[in-house]
Amino acid sequence: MHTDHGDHGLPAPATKAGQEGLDALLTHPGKALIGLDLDGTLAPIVADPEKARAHPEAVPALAALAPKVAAVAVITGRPAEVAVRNGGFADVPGLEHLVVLGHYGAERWDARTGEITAPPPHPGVAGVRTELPELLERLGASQGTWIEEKGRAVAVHTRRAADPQATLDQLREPLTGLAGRHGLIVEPGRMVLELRPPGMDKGVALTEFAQEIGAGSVLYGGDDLGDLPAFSAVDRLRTNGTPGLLVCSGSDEVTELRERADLVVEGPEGVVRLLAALAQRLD
Ligand SMILES: O=P(O)(O)OC[C@H]1O[C@H](O[C@H]2O[C@H](CO)[C@@H](O)[C@H](O)[C@H]2O)[C@H](O)[C@@H](O)[C@@H]1O
Repeated sequence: MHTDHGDHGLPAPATKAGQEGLDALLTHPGKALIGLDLDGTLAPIVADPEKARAHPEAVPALAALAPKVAAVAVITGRPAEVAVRNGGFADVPGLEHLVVLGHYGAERWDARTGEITAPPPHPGVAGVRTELPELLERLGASQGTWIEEKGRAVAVHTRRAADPQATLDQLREPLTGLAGRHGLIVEPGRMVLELRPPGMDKGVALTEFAQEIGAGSVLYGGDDLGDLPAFSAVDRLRTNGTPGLLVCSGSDEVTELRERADLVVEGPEGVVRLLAALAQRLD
């Protein structure tokens, strides 16, 4: 939905609600919460998740913006420790109060302490971990399909398969069955099906953190299906009187967020440009 650029390179939201969210952020930045996804939003998508890194301008833009707003939270499906490493978020001047909510909010890393808090692991993950390789073999999953070990979850990636989408579609139902037998859920994403514990999502994580800091406005940016609960959380906050701005980091792989966003920017490059423009505007 949109991309006209106003002053300070700030794109204009395409919706009234989004414009109200942006106005609230600019008028009272000290009450604004900035929530951002990592992979596909702050970090460009690459074939090997271990090699994913934040866009080179992401940390500088965040470090310029964070001291001017109430809080910045990175809300990601990654384990918090991995997100902090891949993002390069530790020990950055300006990011002393950054919070990373990993595993869709189940884990929390605070830059202030450098510590991670997390609930006990879900017992079902061990069973899934054991059965998964044999199941993939039995299903004849295409070459290039591989399992990412995430500690509190396991993810099956198909990006490196000859036909990533067809392979994903083939695996969806059997993996949902396997997850269900062990009390887990399947979290679909960009060429990935993650088998993870239920009970937490990015919407819950964003809402709880907004309440914790008493946010007066919320900007949330994401690119993937796992970000939809956070979009819904912003919608609910808006209904209850807290202005919000929904930003989609656009890609060809996911269309759902594009349709619901107030502002669509072109991938992580567009996201960091937006963050830098906000920081500059708040100078
Ligand atoms: O919530 P996010 O920060 O967006 O994390 C979601 C998943 O991100 C990673 O996978 C995605 O990025 C990879 C690296 O660019 C890419 O290869 C893969 O196709 C994407 O789905 C991560 O590996 C997953 O564990 C996260 O759940």
